[in-house]
Amino acid sequence: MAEYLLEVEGVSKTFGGLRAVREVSLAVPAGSLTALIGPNGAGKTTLFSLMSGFQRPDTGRVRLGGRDITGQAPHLNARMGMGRTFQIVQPFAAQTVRENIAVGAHLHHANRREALASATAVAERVGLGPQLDKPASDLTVAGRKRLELARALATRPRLLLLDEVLAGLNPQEIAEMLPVVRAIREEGVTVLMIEHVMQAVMNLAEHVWVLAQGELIAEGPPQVVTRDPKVVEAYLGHGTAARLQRGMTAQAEVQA
Ligand SMILES: Nc1ncnc2c1ncn2[C@@H]1O[C@H](COP(=O)(O)OP(=O)(O)OP(=O)(O)O)[C@@H](O)[C@H]1O
Repeated sequence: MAEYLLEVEGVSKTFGGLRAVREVSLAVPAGSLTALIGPNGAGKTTLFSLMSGFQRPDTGRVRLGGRDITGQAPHLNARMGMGRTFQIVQPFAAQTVRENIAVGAHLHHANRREALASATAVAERVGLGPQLDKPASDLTVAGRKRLELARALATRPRLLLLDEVLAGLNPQEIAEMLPVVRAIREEGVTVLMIEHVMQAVMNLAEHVWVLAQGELIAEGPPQVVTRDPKVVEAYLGHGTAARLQRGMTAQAEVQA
């Protein structure tokens, strides 16, 4: 297996006059749980779209498992093992949770019964077991986020791109979601997450890339990156940075 599951090299995207992503290069190690952070409009979701084939980069290359997939259609990337969730969750509201998840499972199961059985197993992994027969429209925001995760997991990804799966959740729901994300990685799926909930990033990610105005301005372990003056200036602000550092210290003391 390639040391890096996903490699992005000098990727750029311009919309009209706006340079949304500028010459970004990054490499995601196989088996890792990493994060992409940065202010609103920094280009994070656009970068996900360039990685997953929803948009084609103007320049640069994207490789998955060493193979060039630049501009390759999303369904082909899904077949090669790339799963993605979306910031705005749009389930098939009238269908049940099981049927919604089965849509993803159909990638590997032509047979409907098998797809539904596989959906049941995936639902258990994300804690949606008790909701399987409910219409998706009955789910809370937290339930919909889990459903979005399950639909992507059902495609059996090697690489999972998570776009703000914690957005809109309350602190307790976030705390309940962290072990779900951690378990996905422990099952061998490489996870790259876009996330604004910094406490979760500090908790989960082993490596972080920071985008601002389309450019990569820093990368490294979260406790290092959140001290970086460029990151504090462009994204965190001094108050949040200080709180995060205090949080890390408290956590280190608990673990010691
Ligand atoms: N299809 C598009 N056409 C024109 N402009 C776009 C398009 N997609 C994104 N943009 C612009 O590109 C910039 C980057 O947007 P993007 O959604 O990638 O940022 P982001 O970092 O994901 O932000 P957020 O954290 O708010 O989701 C923004 O200025 C956005 O308005």
